[in-house]
Amino acid sequence: SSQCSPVKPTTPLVTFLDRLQETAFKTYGNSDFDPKLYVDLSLKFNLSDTEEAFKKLPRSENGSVSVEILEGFMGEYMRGAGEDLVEVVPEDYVPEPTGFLPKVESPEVRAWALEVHSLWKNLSRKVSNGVRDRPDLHTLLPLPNPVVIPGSRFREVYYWDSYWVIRGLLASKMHETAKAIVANLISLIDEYGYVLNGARAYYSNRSQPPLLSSMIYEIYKRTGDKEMVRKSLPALLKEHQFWNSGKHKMTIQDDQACNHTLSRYYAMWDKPRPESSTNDKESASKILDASEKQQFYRELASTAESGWDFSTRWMRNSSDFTTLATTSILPVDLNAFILKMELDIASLAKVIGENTISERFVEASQGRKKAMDSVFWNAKMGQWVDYWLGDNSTSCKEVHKLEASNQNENVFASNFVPLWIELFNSDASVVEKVMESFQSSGLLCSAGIATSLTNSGQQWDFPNGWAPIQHMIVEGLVRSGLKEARLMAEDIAMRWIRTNYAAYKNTSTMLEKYDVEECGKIGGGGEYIPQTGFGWTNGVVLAFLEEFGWTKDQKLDCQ
Ligand SMILES: OC[C@H]1O[C@H](O[C@H]2O[C@H](CO)[C@@H](O)[C@H](O)[C@H]2O)[C@H](O)[C@@H](O)[C@@H]1O
Repeated sequence: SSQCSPVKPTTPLVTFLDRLQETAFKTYGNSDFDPKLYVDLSLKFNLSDTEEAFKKLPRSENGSVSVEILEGFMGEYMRGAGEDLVEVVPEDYVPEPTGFLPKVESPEVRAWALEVHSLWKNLSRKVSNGVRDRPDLHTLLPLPNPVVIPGSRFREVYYWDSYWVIRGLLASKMHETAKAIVANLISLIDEYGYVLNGARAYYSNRSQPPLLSSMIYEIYKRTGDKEMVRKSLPALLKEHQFWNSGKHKMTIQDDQACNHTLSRYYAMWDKPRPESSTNDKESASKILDASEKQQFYRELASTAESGWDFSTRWMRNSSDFTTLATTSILPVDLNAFILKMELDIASLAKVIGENTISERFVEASQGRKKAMDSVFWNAKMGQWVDYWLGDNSTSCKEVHKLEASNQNENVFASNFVPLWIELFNSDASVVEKVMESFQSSGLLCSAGIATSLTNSGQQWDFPNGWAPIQHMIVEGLVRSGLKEARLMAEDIAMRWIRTNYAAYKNTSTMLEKYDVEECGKIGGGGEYIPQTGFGWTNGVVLAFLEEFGWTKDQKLDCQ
């Protein structure tokens, strides 16, 4: 039933741009083709007039049109991707903020950090008036405040990226820009009931790792802004409900008949992702059964909701992409994020005197902590691991029996994400055990933490390292307060900073991901070429330098 497998309808504009994308793919062919470009275009005229003209284009048998005719059509009817955003300099940006990175003593590192800081200017935009006047002509959503984008092909705001963007903005003392990002995300909750994957109409069928409460918590810590907390609380409650209801919610019953409520990723979509439609159709081409194909499309979109798109982490068979089964997995990091959301709501509600809400969320966090201990903790490995629901997880079955053998014992960086959460990092014996496990896991490489141990060619696998992963593990270690944990954290942060710096010196850019096998090497794999900019990478470098500083005689070059 539709209740069992919800689908959120898309807009007529997205459907049209999807068709344009397909025609362009047939016209230009595979090499250098980025499908996202076409769903980011906007219209110059009404959709019906544009569609009419598009239908009349002379086509060959396979549906392609000549390059000349397609380009003529695009020039006449379409505006370029990114033209609906206007570059702005954030009002709170200054070239050298007072009190910027006080622990950085090295002039070389300070100069580089200021260059990274200045990149906020390159990544700042506001939605053009055209989008507000005629939203029907744009897939870009009319967010009320200025935005900070990740960069390159990612021309719009992304949900979980924004957390690390904000961490960097806070190091850059740009508190107002950070608050504006939060207000934008809250406006999405007001409109849709959840924060979208990104601020585009085609992202409205899913969310992304839920870190809004973490953003608000960090901003509150620095600014003490209770008004912001007061305005945010209703949205946070709504978001908590989104992740704990419908298909996102799962119940696991343990041996003592105790029910544990946990969450999973589950997109409201069962067709190709519009931004990657041509790729998804190609990946699904070998699946002949219509309902299996539909399920595969849902798995693709649900994996995009996880932020880890794509990885062997979500595949039943690591060499067969069509075995993607994200909706059959209870992900350890998602539940760590929701546990953090519960802890954050409890403390933010208390700040503004909402004591009943606060107590309710303390209780919710205790329940989830217990669930995480029962379902995810693997004492033998000293890691928290994903839990697979078994083959019948796509049915509407409400309660699943806990089976220890359903834990996925493969090593992923996500197995260490719970360390980021206070209820875990405050337990010294757990931290010591997890540190030992991490040290021998094979994930820690010369230039940072790898995403997994499997080199599959997917971007969320070995040898790629991603800024958010480095940051959560490092910060978790620091927050434990243990001396050896801090030393380990500092060592990881230094490896990461050095590789970011070396790549910056070579390419003059900050990158979306790096290859952790070699200092200065950029990452690769996946469905698009490596992107530069780059919001969360810049944020993590600034946050690391804020935490650890850099002495005058510490070397910055690759060691
Ligand atoms: O276009 C393909 C996919 O791109 C996005 O995912 C990647 O970039 C995001 C922005 O930096 C990041 O949040 C995500 O973790 C990356 O894997 C997008 O989020 C996907 O939905 C999209 O299909």
